[in-house]
Amino acid sequence: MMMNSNMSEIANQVTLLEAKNLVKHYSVSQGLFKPKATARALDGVSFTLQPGKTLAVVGESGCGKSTLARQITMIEPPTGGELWMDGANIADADHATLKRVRPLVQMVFQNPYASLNPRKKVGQMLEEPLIINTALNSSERADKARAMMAKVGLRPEHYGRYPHMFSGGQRQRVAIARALMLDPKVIVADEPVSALDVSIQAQVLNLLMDLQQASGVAYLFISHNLSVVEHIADDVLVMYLGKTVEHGNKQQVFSRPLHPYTRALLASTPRIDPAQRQQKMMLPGELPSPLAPPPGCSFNNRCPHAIERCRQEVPLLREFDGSLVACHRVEEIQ
Ligand SMILES: Nc1ncnc2c1ncn2[C@@H]1O[C@H](COP(=O)(O)OP(=O)(O)OP(=O)(O)O)[C@@H](O)[C@H]1O
Repeated sequence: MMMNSNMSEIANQVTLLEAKNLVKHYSVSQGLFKPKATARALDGVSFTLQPGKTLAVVGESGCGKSTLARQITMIEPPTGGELWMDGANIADADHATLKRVRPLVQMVFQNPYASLNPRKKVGQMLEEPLIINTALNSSERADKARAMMAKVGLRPEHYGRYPHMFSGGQRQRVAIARALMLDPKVIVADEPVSALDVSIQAQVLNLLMDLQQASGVAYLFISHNLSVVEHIADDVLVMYLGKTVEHGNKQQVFSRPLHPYTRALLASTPRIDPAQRQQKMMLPGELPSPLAPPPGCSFNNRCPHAIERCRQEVPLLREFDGSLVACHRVEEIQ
């Protein structure tokens, strides 16, 4: 069947970015006379990002969220797997391809106090990506920077101000504006509101959602805060020790979490809606080291449902009830 150009454009847009079995291992020194160990920071993670959608990645500190962000933003190359964007596998791309694809993925960091250069005026910071990546002249760049300030709710006449003259929420707006200057297709937002006052968090989240609606940008939204994720996500990927343990749409994951780890995470998060509150179940123990993950299911030493099989056999990620879940006992524990 022939597709008209509009249809083929839509078909091409369905997936912006695809991670296939992405792996990042680090070689870690254990001392002078000991062999190096391997930290499996990211151990075979797969997902797709669609235009105008938000995939939230959640999990405890140390589960590999920032490592994943560094692969997606092409800050460092993965050890294995594929990362497809704009027709190229950027996990295995040459310099010219990386140069072309890198501007399509931008990042917003957690701390707007640390991520903005205190010696640069806001306008200057916003113009910087345009100098490197476009042929615009200085007055065109300044116009674009001022227009972007207005878009993110900052006053364009504050173009010449320094970061310290803005509040925390305004600084994060500057960081978001800078990330948007090159019209990226994907923004990786690593805990973008967790350094802000609670009263400001909702404003910045709503701004991100409005900008997404207007531009169709996709977000990979990294957070340990499930209330924030519930507000902004379309899909949720739960990570444990570098692996995906559950991946599904937000409604499903929040209303009927399948994996014991997802349940424990949700139960230890304060929920606003009393109907959604579950019996408090704190996560026992600590996340094991990625240098020595437990055999079998890596959650087995903290799981209330673990049996011998869980201590021996690694559970595969498989479809169950519309989500993907990696648990041997998922059928029995519902
Ligand atoms: N460059 C590195 N060398 C060795 N190990 C690393 C390196 N970067 C990360 N790791 C290890 O990989 C694991 C995952 O780290 P990562 O920072 O991705 O987790 P995280 O979920 O983002 O945690 P946080 O929320 O605290 O940033 C950790 O055990 C960490 O010590």
